[in-house]
Amino acid sequence: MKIYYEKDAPIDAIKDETIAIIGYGSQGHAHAQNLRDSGLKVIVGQRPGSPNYDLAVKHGFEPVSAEEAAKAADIIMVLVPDHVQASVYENAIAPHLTKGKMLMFSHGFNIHFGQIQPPEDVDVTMVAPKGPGHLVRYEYERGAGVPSLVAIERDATGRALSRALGYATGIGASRAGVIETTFKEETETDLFGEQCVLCGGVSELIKAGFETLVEAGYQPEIAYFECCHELKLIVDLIYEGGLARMRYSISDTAEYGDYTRGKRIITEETKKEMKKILSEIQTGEFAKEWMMENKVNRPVFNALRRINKEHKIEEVGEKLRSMMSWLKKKD
Ligand SMILES: NC(=O)C1=CN([C@@H]2O[C@H](COP(=O)(O)OP(=O)(O)OC[C@H]3O[C@@H](n4cnc5c(N)ncnc54)[C@H](OP(=O)(O)O)[C@@H]3O)[C@@H](O)[C@H]2O)C=CC1
Ligand SMILES: CC(=O)[C@](C)(O)C(=O)O
Repeated sequence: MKIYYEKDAPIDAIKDETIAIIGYGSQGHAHAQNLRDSGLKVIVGQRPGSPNYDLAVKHGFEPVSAEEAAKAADIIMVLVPDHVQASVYENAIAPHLTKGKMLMFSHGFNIHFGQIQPPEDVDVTMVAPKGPGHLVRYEYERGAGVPSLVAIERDATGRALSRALGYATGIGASRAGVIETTFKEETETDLFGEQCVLCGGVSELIKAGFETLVEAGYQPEIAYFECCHELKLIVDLIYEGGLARMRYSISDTAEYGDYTRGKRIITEETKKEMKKILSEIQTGEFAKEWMMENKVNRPVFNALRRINKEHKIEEVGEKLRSMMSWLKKKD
């Protein structure tokens, strides 16, 4: 495994290049500002009429259309949502993806599943922060960075890696470290992680714990504190020093319960289901389901988003959030 740091990733590799950030959202607003603060020339491609357009203007950019940005840039970073990248690419980027340019992504979905097929004479790379976009900006501003991944799908110029690493330094990622991977590995592991562990797995675990305590007659607020609020404190310990650090810091009582009851929650059945979900990712089944869901305007997504927003845990959490300012997300 190769990890690159700032010394391995000189920003000079792209100092004379113009970078188009297509989409000023969670990742886009961070990349654009960080790259500009790193002294690089940035053009924002953001459609008008949305809060993200207004935010880009507020941040001192003069947003243009995705097509204008792609035409003017040497490096084009695609930071619109995964399910619209193919249409934005075909309509606005492909016509201006001339020889020697570099097409970049922060998630490999559309390249890996063949939704976007760039010409042979351009570099195709990825710099994928392993964290939310707002953290990418926050960490950069405090002089740090979010650990990221770099992948080279196509090296048409012979400079793809140095260009991608220069970009990684531009967003602050190489301060923390950039691990080399492939589009396949990043795509499949990222989808697995967000479905089985980080988002999907954790959300269902939190809800199940909360519901169990509330249905047993305990106060919802106490259930929330135990199953959601305190999770951050435990994860912070794991982030600092792994499971060992967390287990060192918690009580022996908690540690004993961890070892003896945890495996009754995450059972062999759970792991069998994880393998099934991974298989659905690897075979493209999930990708097809997600792309089809968007083609019919997301009926399942919209219904589940609404059902989850109406879950009791959201009401309780909102009530408690006002008690703890530090829980507030960094805007
Ligand atoms: N969110 C994250 O933390 C992470 C995201 N990524 C990857 O980064 C990429 C961008 O994701 P993310 O930053 O979350 O995206 P967001 O949803 O936060 O932002 C998307 C941006 O694209 C614009 N947009 C949406 N639809 C269209 C369209 N049809 N045509 C033109 N512009 C459009 C939006 O503009 P408008 O305001 O007008 O809708 C918005 O500015 C994805 O590949 C994602 O997988 C990778 C790591 C982490
Ligand atoms: C933050 C991140 O990398 C995620 C959860 O995979 C995503 O938002 O795509």
